[in-house]
This record gives sequence, structure tokens and C-alpha cells, in this order.
Amino acid sequence: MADQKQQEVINPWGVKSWTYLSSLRQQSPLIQCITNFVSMDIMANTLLAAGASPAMVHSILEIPDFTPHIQSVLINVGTLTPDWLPAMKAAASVANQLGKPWVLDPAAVGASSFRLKACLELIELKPTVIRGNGSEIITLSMASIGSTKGADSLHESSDAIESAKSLAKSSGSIVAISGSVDFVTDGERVVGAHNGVPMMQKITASGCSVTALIAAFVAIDPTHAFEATASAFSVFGLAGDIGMELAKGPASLRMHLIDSLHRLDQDTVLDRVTITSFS
Ligand SMILES: Nc1ncnc2c1ncn2[C@@H]1O[C@H](COP(=O)(O)OP(=O)(O)OP(=O)(O)O)[C@@H](O)[C@H]1O
Ligand SMILES: Cc1ncsc1CCO
Ligand SMILES: [Mg+2]
Repeated sequence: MADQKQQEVINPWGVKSWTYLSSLRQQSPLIQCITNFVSMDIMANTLLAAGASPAMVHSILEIPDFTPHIQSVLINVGTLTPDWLPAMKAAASVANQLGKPWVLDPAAVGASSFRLKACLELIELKPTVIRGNGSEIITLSMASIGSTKGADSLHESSDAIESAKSLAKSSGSIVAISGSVDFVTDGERVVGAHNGVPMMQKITASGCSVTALIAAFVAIDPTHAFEATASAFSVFGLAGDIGMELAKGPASLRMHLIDSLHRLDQDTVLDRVTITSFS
């Protein structure tokens, strides 16, 4: 206890992050993921390694039976087609009715006006958190498509801070931007999570996976989505830092990141989680 107090003075975000991760491991919340085909495997493995219970249930026919059992919902539009959108809206609505959090990943939202319109309609359903890369958050905030590189970002995460603040204010959601520093804002406060390595950009759907981890952390503490989101970014980034110590390239980083997430211990989290204020 004395140790814990001392750590709190040194690194309060480390303490928070460990509290979320250890609670996740104990509670193993059920996370419904309606996500793109590219991300399904790595996302489910990320959630399992962290301690959550993933379920890739996306048929609209199953939502009335299944969604009432979940602790949070993750919706990702990365390979969106028109037939998936009603299921996404239905799951978000059920989560809202039950007072459960849901998280939106606007993957490649700048790819088309179809995708942008779908994301703007989903934002009307009040996601607890919106997590995108810099370009995705700028596109949402401007509500218009311009140049795009698909799922990859044309911007630094720091380029999107003002867009994220404005999107957070207009939507009421916590807005999270991934990149070299991962930023989180509620429209007023801004924090940056510094853990993570550039090679993570070379693992497809690493961003999708961190959004799912955010959904899991928010399931643990829905009333503190800002703190849960920053902590999820840090824990995922820290698993990347440790994984990179063993990796030879993107494929082995993918493996070592998942292993590191599974093995993360209290001392490492308290010692190495780095989150600072930018407001
Ligand atoms: N330059 C960087 N340095 C450190 N970490 C990074 C860097 N760029 C990205 N990351 C980390 O990689 C992960 C994915 O972020 P990224 O911004 O690439 O998401 P994304 O573009 O949505 O990815 P995807 O669409 O492939 O899922 C995040 O955890 C982020 O912190
Ligand atoms: C590569 C890719 N294309 C659509 S979704 C996706 C996974 C990363 O978002
Ligand atoms: Mg990317």
C-alpha cells in the first residue's frame, strides 16, 4: 500500500493503466466487434491477450438476442458495404438503450462520400469514443472528403488536435487520435500517450486493434472514458515497445506485441506508461 502511494506520486497514469488492465483480466468483459475483414483476427487476439472476451457478431438478425449480453460494442467501417450499416446502427442503438458504451473506428473514412455519410450517421448515435488516425479525425471534423491514402494517414497525429477538440465538442464523444503520440480529448482536456514504436504502423489493423482495446477499457469504467482511452493507448503502445525489443520486422512484432500484452506486469506498467498533458 505504501509502495502503491509512492508510485501514485511518481506516475498516476501508470497506476490508472494498471488498474484498468488488471480489472480487465479479472472481469473479462464481452466485447461485440462489428469490424472489417482485415482486422478480425488481430483484433480478437488483441482482446483475448489483454483479458477481454471478443465476439465478432455482425448479422442484424443476431443483434436483438446477442447485444444485450455485451459490456461494450466496437464498430469499425474499414470494409463497409451498404448491407452492414443497419446492423451497426442497430447495435449502437441497443448499446445506448442499455446504457452500455460503444466505440467508433472511422477506418479510411476519407475513401468515399458513402463512408463519410455512414460515419456521420453513426456519430449521431453518440459513440462514447471515436478513435482514428490523424487524417480520419480531420476528415470527420471537416465533414468532407479530400485527398486520401485509404486506411493510412497523410497527417501526423498532432496535426489533428484542433479537429479532435472540435469533433469532441460537436459530438459529445471522447476523441482519440493515433500516431507517434496518441492524443485523447474531451474537447477541453488533451493528453498524449507516448508509448509505441513506428513499426506498429506496418502491422495492418494495429489501429483497429487499439480501438477494440479502448472499447474493452471503457467497458471497465464507462463513466471515465477519457482516462480509459488514454490508458488503453498506453498499454497497447507499451506492449509494442516491449515487443520491439524482440522483433525482427512487422510480422514478428505482431506476435511479440500480442505476447507482451498478455504478459504485462504491474511493475512494467507503473514504470513505463508515459502520458502527459497537452492542454
Ligand atoms: N510513428 C509512430 N510511433 C509510435 N507508435 C506509432 C506510430 N504510428 C502509429 N503508432 C501506433 O500504431 C498503432 C496504430 O496507429 P495508426 O495511426 O497506424 O492507426 P491506423 O492508421 O488506424 O491503423 P490501421 O488502419 O492499420 O488499423 C497505434 O497504437 C499507434 O500508437
Ligand atoms: C488495409 C485496410 N483496408 C480497409 S480496412 C484495412 C485495415 C486497416 O484499417
Ligand atoms: Mg495505419
